[in-house]
Amino acid sequence: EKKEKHATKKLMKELAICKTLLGEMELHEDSWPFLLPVNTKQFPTYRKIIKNPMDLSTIKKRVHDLTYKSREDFCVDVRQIFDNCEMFNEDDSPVGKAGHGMRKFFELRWAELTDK
Ligand SMILES: Cc1ncccc1N[C@@H](C)c1ccc2c(c1)OCCCO2
Repeated sequence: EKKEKHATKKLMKELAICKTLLGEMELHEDSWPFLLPVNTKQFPTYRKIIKNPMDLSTIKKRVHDLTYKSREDFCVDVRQIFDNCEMFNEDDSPVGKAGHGMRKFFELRWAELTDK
């Protein structure tokens, strides 16, 4: 049981990091394209091109539901948002630029929050 307690404590610390980062991303000025799932009526080709849609509200739900078993699982979903964005949007489009800006912000903060 002792090992289990350690794992749970470690996961709780990691989820706190995820919640902090999620909050910061939601407040970022470039987050607007990523707050909710892309609307398929607005973008009918989206689901054809993007196999794993992801957005910040979905990640928030997964953090809350304890779907993530490590901070790495969280990081995979965050990076999916930005990879999808690059796949679907031109780099110099407003959404493309927002995606690059958000990825930069995330990766810097992610590195800062990684215990040295
Ligand atoms: C991240 C992403 N990738 C591809 C397509 C859309 C999105 N995001 C959605 C939320 C969005 C972005 C820009 C939009 C938009 C909706 O409303 C229609 C009018 C034009 O402005």
